[in-house]
Amino acid sequence: MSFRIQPTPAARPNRCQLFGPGSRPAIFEKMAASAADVINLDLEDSVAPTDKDSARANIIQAIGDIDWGNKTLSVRINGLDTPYWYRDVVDLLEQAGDRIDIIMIPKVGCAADLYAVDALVTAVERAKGRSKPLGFEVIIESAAGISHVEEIASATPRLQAMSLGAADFAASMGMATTGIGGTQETYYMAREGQKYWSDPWHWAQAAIVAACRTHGVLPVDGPFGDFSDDEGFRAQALRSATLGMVGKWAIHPKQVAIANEVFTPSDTAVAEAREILGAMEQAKANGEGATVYKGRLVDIASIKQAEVIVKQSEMIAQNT
Ligand SMILES: CC(C)(COP(=O)(O)OP(=O)(O)OC[C@H]1O[C@@H](n2cnc3c(N)ncnc32)[C@H](O)[C@@H]1OP(=O)(O)O)[C@@H](O)C(=O)NCCC(=O)NCCSC(=O)C[C@H](O)C(=O)O
Ligand SMILES: [Mg+2]
Repeated sequence: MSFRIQPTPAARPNRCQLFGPGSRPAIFEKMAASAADVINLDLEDSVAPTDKDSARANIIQAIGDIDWGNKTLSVRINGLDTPYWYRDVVDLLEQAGDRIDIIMIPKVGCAADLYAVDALVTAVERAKGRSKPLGFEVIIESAAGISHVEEIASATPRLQAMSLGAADFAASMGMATTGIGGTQETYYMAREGQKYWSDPWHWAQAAIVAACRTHGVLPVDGPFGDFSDDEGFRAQALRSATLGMVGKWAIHPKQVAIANEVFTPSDTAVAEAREILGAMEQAKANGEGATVYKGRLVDIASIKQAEVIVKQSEMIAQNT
């Protein structure tokens, strides 16, 4: 381990973030009643420019009126290249009360973007005497965002989570696809007449996970656009979980249960992790740093791997 200890991210479940447009208040109660850990009310790209003001008003009203239970409540503001974002921040902080937990900042390209939002948020919080500091989450969804991912992850102590936004990311990178996440038909290796599909999102996800883990931020996989494809959603979520991400967005309620299932360590995985911890306790008692569990090597690093699974399972059980 380096002299610098890896910080622990926020200890809250983030298995599924359910999105809904701020211009569609009829679904807000359904979002609140869902099993998602995080609710993202959207002011950005799912809201038409002509509806920005009314969507903002809808969200402010709903934050106060609806019982959001113990969910993390987040509002996605507009991007810093728009004329809307400062009004989003000021109105939410001045009018929505303390129930809002987080704002999501889209299309972040560098640490200075977060510095600007932090300065505005801090000023409004001080002016209003807000008791609970507002958290931030960001979306990495541009070439600049992925190029500066580590400085973004360390930009402000307000930052709790970072997502990959596959749609804008693909556009910014000039990727030849209109698909939002998942397998891309044209991204394959060919051998002996067979196609072997590869994962074009993998490297960006890995970069996000590394930056997040370095700085104590929750890494999250973003949207999977084809909500009729449960199998594709599950496969994408499983890959993300295997890489170290803690959850995934849902852009339709039917995706929530799959995300919750994939990002909750299974009973089998937890039981195995506990057995590894037990085997290593025994090894330690015998003065050994390594032993054999089910025919394979386990050692001191295995303790840390097993603890990730056990701790995640305990944290979810305590908070849901
Ligand atoms: C995708 C949708 C537009 C589909 O809506 P709809 O046509 O109403 O779907 P259904 O008829 O299948 O709905 C079935 C029931 O579920 C309710 N419903 C629908 N959506 C939601 C929701 N998000 N939360 C809760 N409940 C919902 C319907 O009212 C039906 O209820 P009932 O009649 O009682 O049975 C819609 O799902 C939607 O708007 N989704 C969210 C879109 C969104 O927020 N997009 C932004 C995030 S993705 C993004 O921005 C890209 C990213 O930034 C990137 O760059 O990658
Ligand atoms: Mg986007």
